[in-house]
Amino acid sequence: MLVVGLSGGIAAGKSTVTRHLIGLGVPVIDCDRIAHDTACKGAWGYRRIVAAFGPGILTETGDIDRARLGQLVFAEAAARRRLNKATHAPVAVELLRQLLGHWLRFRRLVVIDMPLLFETGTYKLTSSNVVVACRPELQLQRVMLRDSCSTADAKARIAAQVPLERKMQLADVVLENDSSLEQLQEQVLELYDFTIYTQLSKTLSKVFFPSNNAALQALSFWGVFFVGYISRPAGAVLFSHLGMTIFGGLTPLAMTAIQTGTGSIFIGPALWMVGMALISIVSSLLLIKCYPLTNQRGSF
Ligand SMILES: CC(C)(COP(=O)(O)OP(=O)(O)OC[C@H]1O[C@@H](n2cnc3c(N)ncnc32)[C@H](O)[C@@H]1O)[C@@H](O)C(=O)NCCC(=O)NCCS
Ligand SMILES: Nc1ncnc2c1ncn2[C@@H]1O[C@H](COP(=O)(O)OP(=O)(O)OP(=O)(O)O)[C@@H](O)[C@H]1O
Repeated sequence: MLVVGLSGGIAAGKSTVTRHLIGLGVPVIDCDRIAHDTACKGAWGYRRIVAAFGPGILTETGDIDRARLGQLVFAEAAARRRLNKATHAPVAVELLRQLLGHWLRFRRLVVIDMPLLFETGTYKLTSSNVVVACRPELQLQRVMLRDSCSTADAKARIAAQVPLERKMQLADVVLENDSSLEQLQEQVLELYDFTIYTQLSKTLSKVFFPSNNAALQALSFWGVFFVGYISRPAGAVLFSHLGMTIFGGLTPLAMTAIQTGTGSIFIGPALWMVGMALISIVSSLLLIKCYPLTNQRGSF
């Protein structure tokens, strides 16, 4: 099972990425949710937090006063360490329980959305790690807006975690969330495509390129991927030029539909009819199919 850690700076956009992943059908374990659930009245985490901070941390109804606890722990490192000591074990146990559940259901891919992925060292245990990042001034703005807090409070919240720059250095993939929500979604989709393709590479290369020569098989498989990959930026250059200058928006859209449709229709029969020559045919068809796509999706 591929276990991918997802983290980033506070309010950089992890939950937004998580929503896109769930939309794609990817199982995601949400550690913020686990932290909240394990701190519900009577739960193990709740008892540990009350033992660490005393009954003064409770509301009139006996629940943990999260706003107050947040103020305490984001203002003072010692209080934060006390909270971490109280919460990390219950969060870790529930995380492991959920991971086991996915493993028993034969999941191939699970994402762990974990704000403290790097602080807790969990990133060393995952298969790979993705960090969602944005410019510092944007991050500050997003924290203030979302948590309705002052600049000083927002800065304290940001400073409570490993610096975003360091997280980016430790990550295998960085999703830049400096622009629109659509562009973030676009990056998530590409990463998902890439992950699925690489995960299935062994199976797909055997099915589509049967050969006794493993090197040739791998080369064919990645060659096709490469063609699909480079055709997008190439198509973006040509089609955005055509869209903005010669034809206007609609004609390139029609050309895109015709080209991608033609590519898709002929890939199927080509796979059945031709032997190893198939590689060049599939590559050419992919080129035709993907070439105009980026322009319409506005990426890369
Ligand atoms: C500090 C608490 C009370 C603040 O609650 P609040 O509802 O205001 O915020 P919320 O839980 O939605 O967290 C918002 C963000 O704060 C950051 N954050 C939370 N806890 C911590 C922490 N101990 N250290 C640094 N950053 C933290 C994360 O980026 C998180 O996504 C709460 O986050 C909490 O109980 N934290 C401890 C549990 C924990 O470690 N959570 C992270 C799961 S890995
Ligand atoms: N590209 C974007 N454009 C505009 N707003 C955005 C963008 N990405 C995220 N946001 C907003 O920024 C806020 C923080 O995003 P999100 O909740 O996804 O961050 P997070 O990393 O999960 O935060 P935390 O770890 O603190 O819970 C949200 O209000 C979200 O709607």
